[in-house]
Amino acid sequence: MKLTDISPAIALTPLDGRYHKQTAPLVEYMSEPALNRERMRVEVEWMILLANGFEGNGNQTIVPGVKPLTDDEQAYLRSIPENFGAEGIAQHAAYEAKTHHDVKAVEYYIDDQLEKAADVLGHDTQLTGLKTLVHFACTSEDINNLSIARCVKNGVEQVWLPAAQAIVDHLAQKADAYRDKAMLSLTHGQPATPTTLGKELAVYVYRLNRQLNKVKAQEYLGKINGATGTFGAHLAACPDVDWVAVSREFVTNRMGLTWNPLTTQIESHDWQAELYGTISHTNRILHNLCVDVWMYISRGVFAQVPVKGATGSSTMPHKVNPIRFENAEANLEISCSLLDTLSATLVESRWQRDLTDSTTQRNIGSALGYSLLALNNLMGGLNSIHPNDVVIQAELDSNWEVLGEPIQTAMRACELAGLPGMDKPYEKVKELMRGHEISKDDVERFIDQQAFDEATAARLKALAPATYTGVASKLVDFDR
Ligand SMILES: O=C(O)C[C@H](Nc1ncnc2c1ncn2[C@@H]1O[C@H](COP(=O)(O)O)[C@@H](O)[C@H]1O)C(=O)O
Repeated sequence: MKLTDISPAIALTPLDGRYHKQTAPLVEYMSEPALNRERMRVEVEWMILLANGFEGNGNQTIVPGVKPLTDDEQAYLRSIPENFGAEGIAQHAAYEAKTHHDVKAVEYYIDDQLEKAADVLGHDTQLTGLKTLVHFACTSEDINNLSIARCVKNGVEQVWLPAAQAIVDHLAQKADAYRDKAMLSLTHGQPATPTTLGKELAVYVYRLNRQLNKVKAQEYLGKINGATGTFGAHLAACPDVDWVAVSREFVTNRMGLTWNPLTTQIESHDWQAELYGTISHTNRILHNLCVDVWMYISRGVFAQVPVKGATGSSTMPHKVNPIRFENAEANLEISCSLLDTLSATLVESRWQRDLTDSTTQRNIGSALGYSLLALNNLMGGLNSIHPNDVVIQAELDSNWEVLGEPIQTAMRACELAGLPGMDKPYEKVKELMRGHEISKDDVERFIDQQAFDEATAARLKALAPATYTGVASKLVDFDR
């Protein structure tokens, strides 16, 4: 049997196949039908504005000859995108097969619905004769840029951001819970000044929050100004209208976007580069987290809760593999590469327009989808780990040499305060600590051999790797 003969169609990409359940929430905003539905919303809102005006023009009809639309007529127009389902998708596709122009196909689809308006609203409705108002003075990009901005805004705000925020909230909870849990640090992979597990997670919370705040404050720009951004056709048709004001009203108040007054045919997509840059940066921070946690698991600092009935390795029965983190790592990389390509390429267009952005923008959903998939897996992974106190304590107990730093620093302070016999602190401690295995007794003996005052000696002797964590636990409070 040929796989291509199977219905419903088998997906080529994992986002719509194996991982469909996890990425499905984005379909509502980022799929092709979602874009066409949004295009219809833009087209009908434009008709309503042109027919009924707005506060700024005294609610006067903008295009002479068109009567204000009744509430029922407006509701009918708004029902067109809301009723766009499987049948509508097929109808639109049939028009596109003829026109080879996706936005023109949307226009014809709306025309069809206007023809049916009399069945619902009676023969008095002017909608059946309003086909020429559909897409009035618009170029396709007027409709596309507004639709895409609204799709992306919704996809980010309704789906991606909540998933990313859930990770940050989860990490913040863990940071709080483990704020006092001392842990050996490794710099360059070598034992170093201890920290706390909570503080290390709080570093991620802080980093991620900075990026998410940027995403939350992101501007989504839109334009509606005609074929080359001059309102040429608008003025030729209706010379007495303040089209700049109409355009600003539409983008700002009807579309809920930031008005871009100055464009070529296309909205310049700079906001998209900014947004994808921030999401890509967020992905990279999450990637860093995945790798860190993976290595903590490998070291034994985090233990994983085995899933009942699940297989770790097909051949080594003892294993619980950190596969959620590995999956997240890989999908973050794919998401970054797509986002980086989008950011880099969308900001360029030849003269007043080329169409390279069109097919490129069809991949925004995939770029966010891979990130969403990663967030999902990361959450699964984070939910399945807990600190392994035995390993954490054993690491601290077997690395007393990390106390070399506080002892030599205290010696410097004593020397600066005028205490005799405190010279060459770094060298003396290095002599004792470097390359040797150091025990608690070695450290105590060394402290006794120095001319510390009583209070300093007692303070240093009270230190252990597990208590040499500075104010790490308090620093966790800075993560929010
Ligand atoms: O308002 C216009 O259409 C003006 C026209 N520019 C265009 N602006 C927006 N869309 C256009 C344009 N041209 C084509 N198309 C249609 O875009 C679709 C491209 O398909 P794909 O490459 O799959 O993304 C595909 O459906 C194309 O038919 C111009 O001449 O400046």
